[in-house]
Amino acid sequence: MLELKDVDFVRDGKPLLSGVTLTVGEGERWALLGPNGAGKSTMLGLCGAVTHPTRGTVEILGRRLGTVDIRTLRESIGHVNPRHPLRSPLSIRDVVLTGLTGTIERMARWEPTPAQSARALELIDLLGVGALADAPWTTISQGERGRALIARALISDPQLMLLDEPSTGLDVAAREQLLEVLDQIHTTHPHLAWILVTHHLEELPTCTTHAALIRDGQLLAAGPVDEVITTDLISTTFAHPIAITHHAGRWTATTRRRTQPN
Ligand SMILES: Nc1ncnc2c1ncn2[C@@H]1O[C@H](COP(=O)(O)OP(=O)(O)OP(=O)(O)O)[C@@H](O)[C@H]1O
Repeated sequence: MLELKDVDFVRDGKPLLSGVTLTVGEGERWALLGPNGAGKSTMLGLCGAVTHPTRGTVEILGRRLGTVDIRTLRESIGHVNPRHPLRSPLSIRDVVLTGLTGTIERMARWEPTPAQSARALELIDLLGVGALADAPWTTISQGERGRALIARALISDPQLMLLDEPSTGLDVAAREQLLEVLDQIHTTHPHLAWILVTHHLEELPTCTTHAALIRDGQLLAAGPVDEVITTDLISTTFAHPIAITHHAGRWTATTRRRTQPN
């Protein structure tokens, strides 16, 4: 699905990513974790064919960045950005359909086929916002928007989905509903691979299979989730003594208290 090899990314003379190597296989659901400014969004930009590496190679769905039309490539990638820059009162149904045109607004003179309209409604239902299909974007809640954006990403049947902090601004119930939806998508779309960026371990769905830890533009660890989300590796990544617990498929992080000397 995705292969980054020895990737460096430099902006304004500043190395934002250094020597990043990562392979994401079909159906793998990755978490990308790291502190503020570590380079997570920069990495997602490369994975989504939004930017090009300064050095190294990025292959997305078997096609190498720099040698293919990136617009075509982007059509196979579902990008979920909770800061979706839509300002007009499009209905949820229309927002989902913009996933087919890769635009923020409805494209002038573009009409969905009956099958595309039906698929949009199916996905809106799957995401649990069926009752709001005709509600305007400007009045729906942050949680409802998040679910609409996942439906928007799924409508083009992507092989790869990128979720940039999808729980941002959600209350605990909305977050839990979103995580349930992601677990459900894992069963309805078993071949779909994704990378979910978050700062918070509590925001990882139980179906997460792999994790990558990034700090100062370098990957500190990447692999099966149980080998990577550990007390030691997470503490090193966030430069803080953190204890990890894993219960009923979910992770929590708390400060590890040092034992007091006698
Ligand atoms: N165009 C740019 N030019 C120079 N520096 C940049 C540019 N874009 C981002 N940066 C810097 O690159 C570093 C990584 O940014 P990035 O947004 O990828 O981090 P992040 O891990 O997503 O952070 P956060 O968790 O705070 O969202 C930051 O120090 C940021 O200030």
